[in-house]
Amino acid sequence: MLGVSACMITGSRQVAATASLRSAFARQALVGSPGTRISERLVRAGSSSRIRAYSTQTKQEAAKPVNSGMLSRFFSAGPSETGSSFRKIIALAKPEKRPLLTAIGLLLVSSSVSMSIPFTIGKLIDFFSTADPQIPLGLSTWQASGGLLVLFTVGAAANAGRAYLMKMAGQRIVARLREQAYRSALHQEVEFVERGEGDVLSRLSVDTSIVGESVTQNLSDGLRAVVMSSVGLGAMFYLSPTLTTIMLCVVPPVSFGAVFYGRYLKKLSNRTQEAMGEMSKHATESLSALRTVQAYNAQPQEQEKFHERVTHVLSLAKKEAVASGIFFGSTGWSGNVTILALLGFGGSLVSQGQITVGDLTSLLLYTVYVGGGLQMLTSFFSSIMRGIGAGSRVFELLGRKPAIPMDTGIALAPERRGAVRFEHVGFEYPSRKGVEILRDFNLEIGVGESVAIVGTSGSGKSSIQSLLLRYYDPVRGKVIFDGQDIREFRVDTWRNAIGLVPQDPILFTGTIASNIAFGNPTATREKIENAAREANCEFVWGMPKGFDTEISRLSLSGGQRQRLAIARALLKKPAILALDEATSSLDANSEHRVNDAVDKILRKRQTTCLFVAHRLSTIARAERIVVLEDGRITESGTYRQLVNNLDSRFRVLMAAQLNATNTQESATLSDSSESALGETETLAETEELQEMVEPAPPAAAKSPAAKS
Ligand SMILES: Nc1ncnc2c1ncn2[C@@H]1O[C@H](COP(=O)(O)OP(=O)(O)OP(=O)(O)O)[C@@H](O)[C@H]1O
Repeated sequence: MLGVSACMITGSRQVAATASLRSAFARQALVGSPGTRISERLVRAGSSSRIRAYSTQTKQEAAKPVNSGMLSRFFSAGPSETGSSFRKIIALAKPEKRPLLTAIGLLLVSSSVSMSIPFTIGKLIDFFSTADPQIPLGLSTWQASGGLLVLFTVGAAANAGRAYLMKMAGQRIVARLREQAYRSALHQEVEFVERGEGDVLSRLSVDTSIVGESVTQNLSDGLRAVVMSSVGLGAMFYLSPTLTTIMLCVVPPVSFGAVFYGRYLKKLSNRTQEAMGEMSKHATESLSALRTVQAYNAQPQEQEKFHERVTHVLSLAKKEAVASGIFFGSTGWSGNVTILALLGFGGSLVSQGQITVGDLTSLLLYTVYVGGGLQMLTSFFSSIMRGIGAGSRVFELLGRKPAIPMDTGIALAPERRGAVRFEHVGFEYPSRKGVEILRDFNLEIGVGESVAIVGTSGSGKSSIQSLLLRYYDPVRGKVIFDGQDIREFRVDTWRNAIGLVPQDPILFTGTIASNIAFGNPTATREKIENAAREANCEFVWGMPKGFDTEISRLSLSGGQRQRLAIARALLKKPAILALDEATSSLDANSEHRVNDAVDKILRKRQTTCLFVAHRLSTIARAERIVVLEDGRITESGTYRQLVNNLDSRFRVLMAAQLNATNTQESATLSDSSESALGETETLAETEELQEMVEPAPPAAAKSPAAKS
């Protein structure tokens, strides 16, 4: 019983300690500064765009919490898949055949040495308890001791070699597995990773470690256990078949217990991993939105939610601790009782002269070895089960076919140009089936033409860009490029044709140059600088380290980030430029520099441009404006045409924006000391908007496009 409670206490304490550490970590992180490295790293881990997108009110309803049902929909693993997980785990060890076989050889050597110890001790006892001791082979005591020392040293060296080879093979397997899992995650459709992200991360880190451990460390322990138990049993039969048979009576019940325990553990392990996934997903979400959490003093709330998840993990771990406590306690107890029985019965055999004291001692020692071996076998079995549980989660990710496969279709030539056409497109998000975002959406953009999509927030503007980039495929209709459905192209070659400037450009750890050359690692410095020049990134030249400045050392404004993103897009020499304008207002100078960069693209390049536009100054730059309402285009025309049509929806939209701008501007102008240029430009834009809203004769209207 002592064993049971000790094990349970140790297990629960460890679990509780881990849980409280986790909570403390989360608490610490939530009260820390929003600029801490943790949040940065988490944001860079790719979570930011989704989380930020959903933090706006209109998208809140879309961000339904990911529950296990949703995850199991993604991972539709059947029992047969889980069953084959064991074979896959073994297959993982195949490339490590050589080191593993060597390790097994070394294991046999070290085990043979250690298994000879009980026998030697027995013989020594008999030797010293005889009146005229004779060492076999006529060796002196020193020679015999020296021989044994050499033997033990060889055994120890073999053990060291085995431990090293097994550990390294395990680490290489984990490394391979992680790379494969990461590769698979990178190639999945964005929806899958974005909505199940925490879970993917835990599969990548925790599950892969468990699998690696189970194929090597445990495999090694398991093999050692097999050698210990079988050699020990053989030696015992040799010494006394009767006593050995008594000892064997406890094996069947212990083995049954081990099987049940292993199965229970496997189930539990799956549930624990799911719970850990939920936990890390929650932490990722709140830590990457730390600014919002702190602004609303929502730390206690977030802490409470995290506490619930940690408690769930804790309760599952407690179940595991109870099961292992009962199991290991009872096996320990039965082992001790067996030794007691052997001692009693064996003692009577010694007194009858049927076996020597030395043989009984060897037998008892072998019993301890065999008992230890069997216990090791049990933990080997349970960790293999845990490995299978974790393995099935990793293999599900590895084997998952992305909804938008990367490697099928024809390669699109980089120099190919053509019109882009959305033809009767209907679209709904996979997570919100039945909610139509686009319905019978039709739009054609000619080669080199620029089109700005305007519409209220949540009308589906960004979704159009998502379809263009094939983050999703339409539910109905098609998107056509140069007369061909874009689904016919290999996704990577198609995406190569598009330069994306997202709403909130993400910059990755590295230098400014590496960020501009993102996805284009072989680009020369000259090309990078040219792209930066075209995108008006003059601020880079002003930095002491220029293009070699580390992004982490900078605090870039929204406009500077967007210009870097434009440079990144231009470096690709794209056929299509998809620019999703920042919704947050840029200062007037930044806005001017961004628009100037856009102008250059429009003037110089034969690039088709699709803007998701919010600011009038950008909208007016486009050759054509389309108004998106109720999932389809309700108006289309040049800026002039739409402005001059007094009943146009465009005017209504812009008037609404004017109201918003006026409120914002009055706050900005009274609060801050803008630059002279900033004030002039902002006021000019406001005047222009006012002009539009107040009906004005066409001749009086002045075009900002003409201005630039
Ligand atoms: N990944 C997603 N899953 C489910 N629904 C989504 C997803 N992304 C966007 N939506 C929903 O689709 C609708 C259209 O969103 P979209 O981002 O395309 O609008 P938008 O016009 O670009 O908005 P904004 O101007 O605010 O950026 C919204 O109701 C939004 O909540």
